[in-house]
Amino acid sequence: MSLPVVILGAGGHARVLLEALRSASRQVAGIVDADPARIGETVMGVLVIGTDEKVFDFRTNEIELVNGIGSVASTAKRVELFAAFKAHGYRFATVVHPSAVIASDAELAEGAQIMAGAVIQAGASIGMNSIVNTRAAVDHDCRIGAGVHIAPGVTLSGDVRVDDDVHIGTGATVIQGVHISGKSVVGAGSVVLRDVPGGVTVYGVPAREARK
Ligand SMILES: CC(=O)SCCNC(=O)CCNC(=O)[C@H](O)C(C)(C)COP(=O)(O)OP(=O)(O)OC[C@H]1O[C@@H](n2cnc3c(N)ncnc32)[C@H](O)[C@@H]1OP(=O)(O)O
Repeated sequence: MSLPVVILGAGGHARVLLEALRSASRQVAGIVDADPARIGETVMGVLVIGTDEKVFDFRTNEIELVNGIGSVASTAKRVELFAAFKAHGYRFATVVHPSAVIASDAELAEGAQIMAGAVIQAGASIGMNSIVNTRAAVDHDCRIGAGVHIAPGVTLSGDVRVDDDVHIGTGATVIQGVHISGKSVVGAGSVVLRDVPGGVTVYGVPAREARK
């Protein structure tokens, strides 16, 4: 039997997760949010039970956590929150919407979130705390690091390597074999034809580094 989950954050990404968790018949014990003003609200029928500290009312073996913080570029906030609760011994649930198609030999690490309509092909691996968002496609043998956000509708061709803490914007396309290094951001709609160094923002067709 799966443990009940507590969702961190009460925003839009959390609502998408709630839908996925319900579709997968996962019990949700409550939502916590950094904003105390939200305590007592209900989100799709689930109560906001407290601020983040409320998690400590639960023992680490009683619940799993779900990272409900989204990202539109830097994934730093999600990454920090994940690390903070891991340091306290909590485990994060891996969330898979039942409409996602996942190859039998694909690997999903702790806290990976695979949203509705996503496709993960043979030999691909998704790292800890990474999101493969709505209708994104991760093709064969891609290796996705930890704390990565692959936004809705992204297409990663075969053998793409994405290092930790990268954001790949909505609808971007990456050709086969490209390596995107850590903490970089790929703009929405970009077409990435060459390797991307770490810590930069690229966008456009073809994608080029943004002027500083
Ligand atoms: C479910 C969800 O909602 S998940 C969230 C998904 N959202 C995303 O993936 C958003 C991804 N973010 C982007 O694409 C952003 O535009 C970024 C991060 C690439 C750049 O953001 P900023 O640094 O704020 O850039 P800013 O908006 O100031 O634009 C600077 C210039 O770059 C251009 N530009 C920005 N993004 C892009 C892009 N994706 N493609 C082409 N040009 C772009 C702008 O038009 C502007 O050009 P100008 O100076 O000639 O007017």
